Amino acid sequence: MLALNDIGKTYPNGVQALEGIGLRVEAGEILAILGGSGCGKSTLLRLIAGLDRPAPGRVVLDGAEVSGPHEKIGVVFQEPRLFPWLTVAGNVGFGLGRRPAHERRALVEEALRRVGLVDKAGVWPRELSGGQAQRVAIARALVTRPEVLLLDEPFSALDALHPDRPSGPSAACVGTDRAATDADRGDP
Ligand SMILES: Nc1ncnc2c1ncn2[C@@H]1O[C@H](COP(=O)(O)OP(=O)(O)OP(=O)(O)O)[C@@H](O)[C@H]1O
Repeated sequence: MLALNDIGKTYPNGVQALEGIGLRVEAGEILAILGGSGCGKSTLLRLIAGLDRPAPGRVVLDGAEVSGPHEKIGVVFQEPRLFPWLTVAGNVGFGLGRRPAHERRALVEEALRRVGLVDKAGVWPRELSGGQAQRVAIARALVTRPEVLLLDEPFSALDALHPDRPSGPSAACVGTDRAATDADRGDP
């Protein structure tokens, strides 16, 4: 479903963030990418999301090259990055494109219900807590019912289930509903 072939990325300042990365993710698969700070996890997710272009290499989704932001790909970053000039509902509905108003409203409400924030639809991002803002960002990524969901440590602003959990390498995930294989767990 998703394929990366010999991906590389060198930033204009000369930092080579990625070299020779290849991976395949099948429908229903979850892939977790682990690695130390600065090893290139966020860079890789930005390339998969079409927010930046690899060189060399290609990101291919369902047989077509990803060359820009894509409705089939939802992304949640470490920071919520909400648009301050749009309400919560406006932020969640931003990526829905040209759809009838009633359809937009229903999709936005469903996405907000999934993150428990239907009652915040009309408020501004500045009125939200950090965790609420991050849940809005998650709703925004889910609202288009993407085929690929990219999560760049998006739960760091939410309450930890285990506050005494030891800190480990940071993680990023791709996919939908199946456990990663051992081969998927190597550092990028
Ligand atoms: N816009 C940029 N311009 C130049 N260099 C960058 C840019 N973004 C990232 N880098 C560099 O690319 C490398 C990979 O960064 P990246 O953010 O992908 O790492 P990461 O694995 O996500 O790190 P962390 O776990 O700390 O978030 C780092 O050396 C970083 O300094």
